[in-house]
Amino acid sequence: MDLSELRKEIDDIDRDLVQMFEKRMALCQEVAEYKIKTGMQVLDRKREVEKLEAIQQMADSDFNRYGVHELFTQIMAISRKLQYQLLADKGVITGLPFEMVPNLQKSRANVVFQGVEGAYSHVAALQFFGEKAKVFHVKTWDDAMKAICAGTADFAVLPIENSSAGSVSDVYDLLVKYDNYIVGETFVKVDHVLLGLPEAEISDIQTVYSHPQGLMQCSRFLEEHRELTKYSTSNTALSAKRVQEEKDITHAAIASEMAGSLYGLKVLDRNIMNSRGNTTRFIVVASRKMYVADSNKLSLCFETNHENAALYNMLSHLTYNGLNMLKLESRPILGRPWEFRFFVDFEGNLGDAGVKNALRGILEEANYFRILGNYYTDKGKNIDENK
Ligand SMILES: O=C(O)C(=O)C[C@]1(C(=O)O)C=C[C@@H](O)C=C1
Repeated sequence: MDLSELRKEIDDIDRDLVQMFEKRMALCQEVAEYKIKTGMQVLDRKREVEKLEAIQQMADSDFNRYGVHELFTQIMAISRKLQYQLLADKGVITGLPFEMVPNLQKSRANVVFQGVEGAYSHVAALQFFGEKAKVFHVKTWDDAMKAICAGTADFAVLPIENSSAGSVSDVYDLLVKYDNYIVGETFVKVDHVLLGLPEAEISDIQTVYSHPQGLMQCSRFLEEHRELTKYSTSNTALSAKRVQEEKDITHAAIASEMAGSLYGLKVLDRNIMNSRGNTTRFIVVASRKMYVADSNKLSLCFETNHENAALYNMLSHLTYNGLNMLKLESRPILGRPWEFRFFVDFEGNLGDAGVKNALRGILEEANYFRILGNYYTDKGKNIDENK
């Protein structure tokens, strides 16, 4: 037999396979209609396990047993996706009661941030809500979350990610702890300087205060000045305040120039950061499940079984619906060592058909699932990376 004859036979088989696949999908569609009527779940793990075992029995070698297992795992996953599409089309999308609002009431908003005046969170709050916004500060990120739960603030502005130091893991955990939602985001350029008392010179400095992220973002500078003792504080601006209060010429802070001028400090050194385009992404959080009409980014959180391909299967709902994933983060689950909760950001709006399909699938197949928010992002277009 020559190659073209072999290929012709393969083509014939593939045609049959496609026809059989379409027949199978048509039956799955009927199954979906039955499930919608009876309120049954799409995913039936027991049926899938039994099917895979039965299919494997039919194959005649280990290689083919493995192959058909893979093939039918995918076929059933596609079948489930078709069924979720039907469910979403029929409006059977429970658990997603997000209210669409024309815009956020920014001008009358009461906004909370963590730290003290001059903190980057303060800058972020003014940038998002405008210079005239009513802002106040609390001691911890947890306090900021509590303030919106209690209604003393309408919005909280919290850092979630820095372009060089990475995710702010505590804030991810707080998004799970509290029933609050992301309604916006804003990017702030981080420009740390070394600040000391007006009479201090850089040669006087022995101790440097900053937030752990500030110390990390200036790690190369600190490595070159190993004689300096580093102390972590809960906020960069707080470290500037501390230098002002302690009145010790040997103390310095790594913070913004704005914090320096607020607390009467002198800039002892600039360009101390590892990377010039250092940016922090801040999220705006509210207690209401709402999203603005032009939202283009979603954040989810889910837990899966701790088993082979579990994460791959969850993410396949995004791929299959053509949704562009922007970020994947994981955090340990307390009490279950080495198991993780996943956080996913992707492009889309809750009104999009593809988003509804993907959410329906993840909602059914994850052990725990929450939409953390649907909001508008300009992807940090205001930031000039070269400055
Ligand atoms: O039998 C069902 O309940 C179906 O929905 C069909 C099917 C399949 O494709 O075989 C799909 C999803 C279920 O998890 C189990 C099986």
